[in-house]
Amino acid sequence: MIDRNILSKLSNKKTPFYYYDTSLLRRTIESIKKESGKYGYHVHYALKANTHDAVVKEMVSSGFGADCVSGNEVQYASEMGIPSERIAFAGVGKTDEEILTALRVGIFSFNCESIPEIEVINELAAKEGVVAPIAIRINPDVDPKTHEYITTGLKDNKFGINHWDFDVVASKLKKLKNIRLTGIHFHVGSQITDMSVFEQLSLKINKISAWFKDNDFQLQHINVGGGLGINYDSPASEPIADFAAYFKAFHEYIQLEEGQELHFELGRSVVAQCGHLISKVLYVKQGLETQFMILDAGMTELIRPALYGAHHDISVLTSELEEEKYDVVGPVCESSDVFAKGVMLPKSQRGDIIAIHSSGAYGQTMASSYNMRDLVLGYTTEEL
Ligand SMILES: Cc1ncc(COP(=O)(O)O)c(C=O)c1O
Ligand SMILES: N[C@@H](CCCC[NH3+])C(=O)O
Repeated sequence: MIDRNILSKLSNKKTPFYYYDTSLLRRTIESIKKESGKYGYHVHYALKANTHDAVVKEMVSSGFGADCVSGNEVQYASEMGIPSERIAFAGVGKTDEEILTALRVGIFSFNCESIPEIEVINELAAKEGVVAPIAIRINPDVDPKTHEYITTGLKDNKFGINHWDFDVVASKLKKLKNIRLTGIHFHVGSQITDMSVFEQLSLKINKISAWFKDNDFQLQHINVGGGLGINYDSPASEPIADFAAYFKAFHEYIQLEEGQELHFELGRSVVAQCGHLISKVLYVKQGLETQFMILDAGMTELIRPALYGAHHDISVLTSELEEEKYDVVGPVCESSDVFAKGVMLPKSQRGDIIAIHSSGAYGQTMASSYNMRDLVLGYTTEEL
């Protein structure tokens, strides 16, 4: 999974850090372009997954748009060279300042999540003397069959506007002069591996877009969000997600009007597998029933195991000794600062180098400096 030829380069860097395999990232992007291109679909990269500059530059040169969730992400996408007509801005709590940033950048779509938000965007757009293009983010009540914490499209989730508010939204849209409805937006959750979820979503979307048509709204685009999952259990056997099956699921079930565009916002499936958190063993300590492998990386660098109980494969890059059982833990003063419990790994000692795989998405971007730890850095293959 990690090319052993770069081991000496990895060993020379101060740990912990993220390593991004540029070759895998490029092959993943090529697969997305090829499979989405078959149907003329538009892909936006969800910046929240990874904003390492060199990674984002790959997205820029691939021609992807950007899905943003803060004013800073909108500003960053624009500064990195993503054309404003390919920048979308979602989020349930957009501040006035963030809305103004996006209005001034001139983004392609505010994905609006509530009626009061639509009113505020209209008001601020009027002050700026512009008309803001908006899409309504709709909560379709589709179960993504994923972790409860990353489920976003069920009727009691905070995201999106529910169908019982459609009539109110429609009458507002017809009255407010400084917004223009251009599309509808969905995002039902993340790490979705069951393709039938996308089929169900498509069927719901067909009903919802028919409602908009019946109410005299012409939708230029439908945005189905992101959510495609990756193989955390066996990353080596499936380094690139099945984009062919993913785009085909939508192509088979979604009905588009003549000239209507279908947009996607992929995050995890683009960057997760190319990223590895590289760490060193600080100490091996005998516990009551197991031995602890104490790393210099912890939940401050990769919070997913502590937050969701997420599994990430772990390799020892510098030992091929017989395997022993370990609890792999970080140095942070929290009992949940555990990467894995009871895993079999080659016998290791202080100084051995460890890779925590599939961590290119929601790894570095969710890092913190809790305990006054240094904020973790990242390097692509070329930057090592
Ligand atoms: C609105 C929106 N779009 C896109 C994404 C990207 O999702 P994923 O990384 O699962 O592809 C997210 C995050 O879940 C999101 O909230
Ligand atoms: N941060 C989450 C996904 C949330 C995606 C953003 N809506 C994860 O690591 O899996």
